[in-house]
Amino acid sequence: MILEIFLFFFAIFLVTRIFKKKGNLPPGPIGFPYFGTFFHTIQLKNVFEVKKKYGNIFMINIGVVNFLYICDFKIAKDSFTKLEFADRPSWKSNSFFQSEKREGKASGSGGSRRRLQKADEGAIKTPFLNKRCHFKHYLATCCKYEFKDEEVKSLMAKINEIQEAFLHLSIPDFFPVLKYILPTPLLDYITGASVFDKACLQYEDMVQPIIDEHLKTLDPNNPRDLMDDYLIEMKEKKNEEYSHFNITDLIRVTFDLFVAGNDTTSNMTRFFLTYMARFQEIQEKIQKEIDKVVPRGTLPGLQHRNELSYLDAAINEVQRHCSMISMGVVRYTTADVKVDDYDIPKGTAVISVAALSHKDPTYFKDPEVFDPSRFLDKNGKCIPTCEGFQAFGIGKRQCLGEQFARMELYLITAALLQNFTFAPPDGERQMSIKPISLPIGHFPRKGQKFSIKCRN
Ligand code: HEM
Repeated sequence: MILEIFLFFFAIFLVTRIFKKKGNLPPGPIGFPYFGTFFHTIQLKNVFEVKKKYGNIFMINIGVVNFLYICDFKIAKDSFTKLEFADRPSWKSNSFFQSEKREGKASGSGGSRRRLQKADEGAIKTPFLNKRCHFKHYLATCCKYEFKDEEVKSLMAKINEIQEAFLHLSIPDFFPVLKYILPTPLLDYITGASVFDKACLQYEDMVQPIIDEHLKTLDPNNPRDLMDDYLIEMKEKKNEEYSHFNITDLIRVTFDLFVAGNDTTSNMTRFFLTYMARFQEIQEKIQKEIDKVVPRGTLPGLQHRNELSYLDAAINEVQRHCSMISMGVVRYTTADVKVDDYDIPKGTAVISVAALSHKDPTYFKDPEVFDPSRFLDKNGKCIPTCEGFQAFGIGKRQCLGEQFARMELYLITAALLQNFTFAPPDGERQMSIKPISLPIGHFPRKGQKFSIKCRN
């Protein structure tokens, strides 16, 4: 009897869901009750299929969360430049990026974002750009470390531990019923929340002494790094009721810099080298450009950049072609909004599918062809961005480290190509540029081998 009652209500639920008038919501596939349409969108190739059926804007749900997918650059740009799209979801996986008074992932939209911007704009100078993660540590804390420094190694290991725990953390945000049917310790174990929380506390313990040291030696007239800059602002604003400057937030800003800025640049460098090994004639052209501009025995520097436009164009083209952050970083709507005449409710997770825009012939002629010259203007100068290009995101929450990342990529790749030539490993005729495709993005293949020849 109980089973029959359950089946009866379940049938009603199904029918109402299937025939429910959706108002003016975007179209989208009908999913399983409660579970939603997860499998339609977990892979980029599935998103492509759904787009073919429903068009450039469609909606799916995963558990209780609505996801809006935008597959056209112009629509995404129109939307993402509006304030209503400037939030990030407050899922568990984002919790370490957010302190109580901050608004969104990676950084809030207020003062701390402006301070980071200042750092990225070069207000903080450093002489050693060639060791990426160490540079970011320096940017944040002004400490100089040797490449194999144990403190840096353990800090990076902790960050990796936190990142690895991200994957399943948000399951209860999508399926909140699990919080009621499973005991908390079991749920925390399944989702990795206990490992995550512990690693976050350990990270805080590691950074706290560095902050204490900064507080002891702080000279408001002579800020040494981002941390000093932040502490000064925190002191200035301490009486403002709504100031979000506090030590917890500062710890999270340092975390932002490492997480958002470390793997991104290192993976992009690996992509770049893979493309060079595959497209050797393009590598040769870049090397010729470097040899013409940079005197022998000198490493390429920022003073040469204006003359190394083809290299900058090639970096852009690798970013476009590989679409590393293939589905962007999720935004969250802060109010009911319209997108292309559709009604989008407050609290919708929004994704702009960068990989589709990067291969859209409306914006890029012969999009499958790898051709750096599409980013050169008629005077041979690099065009940093164009319609359709969204490697660093769009609008209000566009990548805060973009200029910094571009500078890093330029300096690292210029130095490498000046001194080495990259080719497929011995015995392989052609380098594969096929990435590993995960729901969160494209990654260079693990353990990819190269043949590397030293240039005289
Ligand atoms: C090749 C390198 C990089 C790529 C492809 C990249 C890409 C992105 C993308 C797509 C976003 C989301 C933007 C949006 O929602 O519209 C983002 C956000 C962000 N990136 Fe990067 N990024 C890179 C390097 C860096 C570096 C080096 C830093 C810092 C030093 C950094 C800091 C950030 C921060 C703080 C955010 C969050 C901004 C916010 O939510 O307001 N990124 N990045």
